Amino acid sequence: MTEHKNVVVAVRCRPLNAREEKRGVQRLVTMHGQQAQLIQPGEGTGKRGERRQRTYTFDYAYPPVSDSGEAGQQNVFNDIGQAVLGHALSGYHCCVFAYGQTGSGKSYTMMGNSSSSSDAGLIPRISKGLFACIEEEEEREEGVSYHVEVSYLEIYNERVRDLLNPISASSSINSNGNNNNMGLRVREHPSLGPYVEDLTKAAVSTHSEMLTHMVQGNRARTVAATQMNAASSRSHAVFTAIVTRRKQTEAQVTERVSRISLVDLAGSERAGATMATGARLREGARINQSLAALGKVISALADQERRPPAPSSSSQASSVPFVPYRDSVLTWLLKDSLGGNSRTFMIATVSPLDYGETLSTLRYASRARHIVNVATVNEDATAKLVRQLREEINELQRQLHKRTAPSATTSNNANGGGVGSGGDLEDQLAADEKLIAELNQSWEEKLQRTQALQQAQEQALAAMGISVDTDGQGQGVGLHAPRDIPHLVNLSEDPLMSECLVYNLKPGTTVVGDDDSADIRLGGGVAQNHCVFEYDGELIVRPIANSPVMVNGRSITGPKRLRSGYRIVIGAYVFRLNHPLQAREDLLRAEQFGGISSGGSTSRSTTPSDSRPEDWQCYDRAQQQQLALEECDGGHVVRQLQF
Ligand SMILES: Nc1ncnc2c1ncn2[C@@H]1O[C@H](COP(=O)(O)OP(=O)(O)OP(=O)(O)O)[C@@H](O)[C@H]1O
Repeated sequence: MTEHKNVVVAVRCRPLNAREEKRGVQRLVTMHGQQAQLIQPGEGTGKRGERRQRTYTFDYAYPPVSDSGEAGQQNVFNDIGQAVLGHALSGYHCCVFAYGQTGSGKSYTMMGNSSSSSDAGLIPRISKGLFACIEEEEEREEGVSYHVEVSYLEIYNERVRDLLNPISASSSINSNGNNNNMGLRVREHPSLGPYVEDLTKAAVSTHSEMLTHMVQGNRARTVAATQMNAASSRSHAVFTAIVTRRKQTEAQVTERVSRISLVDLAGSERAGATMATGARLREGARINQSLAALGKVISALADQERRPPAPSSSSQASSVPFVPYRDSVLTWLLKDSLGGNSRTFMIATVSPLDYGETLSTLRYASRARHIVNVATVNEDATAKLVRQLREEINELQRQLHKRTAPSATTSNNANGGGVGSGGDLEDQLAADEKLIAELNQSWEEKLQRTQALQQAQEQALAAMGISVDTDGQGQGVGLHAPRDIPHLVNLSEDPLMSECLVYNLKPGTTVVGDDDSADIRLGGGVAQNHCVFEYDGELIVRPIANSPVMVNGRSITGPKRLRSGYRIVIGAYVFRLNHPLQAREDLLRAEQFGGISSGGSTSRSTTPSDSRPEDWQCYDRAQQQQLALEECDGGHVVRQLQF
């Protein structure tokens, strides 16, 4: 079955944040039905003095839902997530990509707010819906069974990183914070299309397992970005679920394979606006290169659809505009999703304040609505592919054999034509053999490999000083801080990256540096041996060779005693110290002394002073409880994701 369908485009505006509300700024975007209206700020008035307004029509337009994130997220799932599930379970490839400037809500739409289950985004909701549908169909229909595999990759500076594989995702970052990894190779197969060679595909059997991989992938992304002192918004992230449905009857076995690709693109802002220089500028140029390539692909495809049909088949070929998929890794990998075999959805996220960026996003999105995809149900594609690969492998082996045979070598070199070089043939043969080996792997083998990879990832993170504790219940996933050991929690402006890494400070000494021998390895701006934490009842931090370290906003030059809640800046990294034992003692003391003043500042962001008990006077009793609970909760969870 084949269907011609336009890309479905939704636009979503984020609400004003608390800071913007306080400033009393004017919203420039309003939504009515399927329309988004953008008001030109300042003196942008028309002939009759009215404010200039531009209107764009989309398939869906989501206004900001400031008082209830849940309603907004549910609406997006009802319209887009449910459609994706329906198509994927019918055997169509699907793709959703979020496009918009940094901070406009792409990650919020795709992942959700990790600290709150009610704010879960499209990926967790699609995962939950997928396994609910699978369970229901397996129970209802005899002979039907499903297998789901997931992959998660990141495209950063035109290189592909495997977020489910510890070697390529994190441990290959060298001591200068540069990523040694040349990235995974993007190849193309005539039937398979563009694909990433050696990309990990993890076998998952439940919603919770699928989420674990999403969270682990996000963590790998954060580790890599933290090590390079970058922001996750500078890379494109592609989370893919491959859904295989088998139906076994007495007569035959049929198989349908569909792919659900969920793409969180890098921030789309123009380079000039960010005032970047040096490496950041080059990085920005690469991001712009891929987003510009995406823009060109969208424009070429949209033009193609708007063109009147060619009168004859001979002139048709010349009138088809060239689509520059190969201009970037991103467009090359999304080739199927843009104008190819996929049901595709674009969510354009906009900020209510930024006229220029919002205008450019709305224009981009309206162009995308003209793209027509030709989606086909992918029935028995695996069997066909295996047959094709076998034939290819036989042919390649035959050609290689001809090349290596003494008589043939001379004749091939002499005429030089027809066949690729020996190296090319071997390379192609190796790629085909990898593909066929993967296709022939049993489900049990895939499950075993997934387990081994997960363990390797945890070991790699542990080697970098990062806590990889899990709740052991298989219930929800998240980062868990140890109950008794003091630890550093990373803080970042980027909500996706903040408070999701935990570095333990063990009894004795913990050295922080950018050298492999350091207990905690950090990247940019950190010296080889930067500072040392000494924990022997008391916890102190000591800079090494005058390396810059700040505690609660003050530079230190010698040893400094630390207390729970202190902010510590090491090079370009900001951490909060959690010291569960100390926090518990403080809580007990607070309870013993009972009537602690509730006067004074109630701000949670008050910098703790050197003497914690006095500092505690700043908080009322409920806030003290809350603080202490966050630091040494019975479940000792720093942050937990439960969807
Ligand atoms: N629709 C929304 N409702 C409520 N809060 C939102 C919404 N959209 C975004 N936010 C909030 O706005 C902030 C920025 O959103 P988010 O991090 O998703 O932006 P982004 O476009 O992914 O940025 P980046 O390119 O840096 O990854 C977050 O704190 C998020 O929780």
